[in-house]
Amino acid sequence: MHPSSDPPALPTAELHVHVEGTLEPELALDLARRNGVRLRHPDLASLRRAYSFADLPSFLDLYYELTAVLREPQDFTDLAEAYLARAAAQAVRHAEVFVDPQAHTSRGVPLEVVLDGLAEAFGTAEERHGLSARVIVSFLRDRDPREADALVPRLRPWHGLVIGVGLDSAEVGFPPEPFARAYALAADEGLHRVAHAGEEGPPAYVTGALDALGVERVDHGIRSLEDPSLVARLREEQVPLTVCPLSNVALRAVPDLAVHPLARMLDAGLRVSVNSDDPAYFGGYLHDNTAAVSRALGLTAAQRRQLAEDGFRASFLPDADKARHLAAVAAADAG
Ligand code: HPA
Ligand SMILES: [Zn+2]
Repeated sequence: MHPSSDPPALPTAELHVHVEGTLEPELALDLARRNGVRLRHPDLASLRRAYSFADLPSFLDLYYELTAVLREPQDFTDLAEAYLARAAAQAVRHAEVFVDPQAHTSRGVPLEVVLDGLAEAFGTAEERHGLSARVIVSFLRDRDPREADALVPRLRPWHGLVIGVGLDSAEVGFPPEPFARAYALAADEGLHRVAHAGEEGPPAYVTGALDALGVERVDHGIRSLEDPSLVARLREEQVPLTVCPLSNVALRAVPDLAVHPLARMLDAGLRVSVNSDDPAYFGGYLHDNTAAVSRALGLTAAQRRQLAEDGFRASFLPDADKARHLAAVAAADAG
């Protein structure tokens, strides 16, 4: 898949991937057939033509439309299993995977179906794929924040699998502050907190996620660069940012990989990692992102190693596991 000049994949932690965004068109059509769901795009050729986006909302239209094929626990298991196999093949060794329960409960698929289905695949990922996998439940920011408040206590049976909460979906016009209560409830439950901010929305949404939601990581955060005082704060507090290069180009947040802000973020001393976001939609899994952005920006071997290391450091793994993974990065880098 890659030119032979591409550097080998270092072991990585994937901190920003949406399980629904790993739904490859072939699997979507298989599940549609299995579940008797009629799609607007009945065959692979016509479905593939729909994978062209003007912005985040136009992508989300297709992303939510295709969730209709996910109905039974086995569908979520198959989806997660396909992701684990692809991620493992790209040297992902730990994944903290977003799921959007409201995208399913709002169309009549119970929470149990979603989380039990994912648990089936993730529970044995380590043995079968050499990759640990946990879930971050994301609230949809374009829905009533009270739905998020109500969702938090319902996650209790899956604590252990579910390690945190996030915030995603259409960003512009949906600032983080109304979700302060849901995040406070999640903190009380011992859950980690992250949020998408500064993907299409302004730097103020990043500040809001830090101050009103108490997030430990920021997803995307690329527009932070527009506010020098925010950049200074992110550097001083070493707030991890999960950057998704192919996503940013596919959704036209960035015109071209050659001008992707990752290089400026590294130069500014920010703690960043590379991630795939919605790999089935944006043209690549984690190492595909790293290889493409490295080539486009001319990243050095030291920078690629730092990205891999900072991914593990920013993960919610216990310290002993982080140390084990960091040693594996060092060993792979040494060659
Ligand atoms: O890239 C994204 N941004 C916001 N919400 C999302 N939900 C799935 N992917 C995304
Ligand atoms: Zn995302």
